[in-house]
Amino acid sequence: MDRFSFLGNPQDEGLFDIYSRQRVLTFILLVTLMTFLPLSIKNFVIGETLLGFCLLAFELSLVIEVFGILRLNRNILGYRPPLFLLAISMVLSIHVFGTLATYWVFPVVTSIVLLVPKKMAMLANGGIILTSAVAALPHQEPTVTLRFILALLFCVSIAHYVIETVRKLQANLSYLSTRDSLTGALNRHQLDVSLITASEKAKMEQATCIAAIDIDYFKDVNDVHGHDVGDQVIKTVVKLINCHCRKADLLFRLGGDEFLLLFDNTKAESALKIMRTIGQEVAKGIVETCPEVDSVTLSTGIAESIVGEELELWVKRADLALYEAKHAGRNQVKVNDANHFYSEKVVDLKTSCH
Ligand SMILES: Nc1nc2c(ncn2[C@@H]2O[C@H](COP(=O)(O)OP(=O)(O)OP(=O)(O)O)[C@@H](O)[C@H]2O)c(=O)[nH]1
Repeated sequence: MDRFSFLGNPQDEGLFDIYSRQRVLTFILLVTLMTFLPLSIKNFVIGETLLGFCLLAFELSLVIEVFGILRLNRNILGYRPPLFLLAISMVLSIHVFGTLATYWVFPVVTSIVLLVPKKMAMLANGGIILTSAVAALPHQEPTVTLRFILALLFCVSIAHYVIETVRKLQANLSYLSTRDSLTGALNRHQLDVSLITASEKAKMEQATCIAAIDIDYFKDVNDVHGHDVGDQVIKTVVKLINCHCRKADLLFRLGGDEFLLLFDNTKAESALKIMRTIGQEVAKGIVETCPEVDSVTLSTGIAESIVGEELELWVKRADLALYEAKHAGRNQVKVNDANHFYSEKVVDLKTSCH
């Protein structure tokens, strides 16, 4: 089960990031305990044992779930058991206390919209509204129940609309803050976190590669054909790199005509083949998108991770391999393996392209 499902998934519909999620969960837990614990004790005291028990079970399930997320980094029960127990408690409470207890339904349905994934929130709220109305019917005029339902529907619709708008806004902001505006590649700020994750994986002997990529003589493209054509070349290069990578491979634009491709679980030999193909495709692809440009080639330096190696050194090895590729005449891919600091694995793309 997804550990973030309680407060939405940060990848798609999350309303809270990993840091605020912790605070929000703790806050929810405290408020719930402060509100429902006295209520459940009161119900035991006045003899409403079943209601007291349901409320207590709800609180307990919430404590277990929040503890699992915050301390153990995983779901123990999931959000469904607390949600179910809360819904049962609401309906039971209306059944016992009548109209007075219906006031609780408003904050509960609103909180559900905020905290639970969209589809589940709609389903749960639909069920709560319907069963609460049925439970309230014997205690009040049917017209009052109708007003109760309408007010709840109004409340839930507004909450859903606002949350959806905030989610979309948040997704846009998150995209803008992580991506390069020209190409859509990840920006430099995202690199550190991704490299640390890759380096952690490398420690577990899941070797992977990084490729430092640079467009050859890009300044000349700008000088001869203008900045707009230069932009078009950069966009085409990114598009072609993305076309030949898997979803899990991450492409970063470090600035200007420099890129870093972080492969997922890929050995140097495979990375070399992929980069060679990309080099060939770029040479062909640019002719189609920017016919005025004679030719565009890439120089690439690849370094495979080594268990125990410092992150900085890994990146530096890729940079050095790129430097070597440039100095060996550009339009080629160099692999830097640790045994031979400057590998001889050079593929000259000039011969394969023409
Ligand atoms: N069109 C365009 N040009 C850019 C952008 N960012 C940086 N540049 C230009 O990219 C060029 C990079 O040139 P250099 O770093 O000298 O590299 P180069 O000409 O490719 O030379 P080598 O890498 O040695 O082959 C500079 O002229 C920058 O002005 C951009 O977003 N769009």
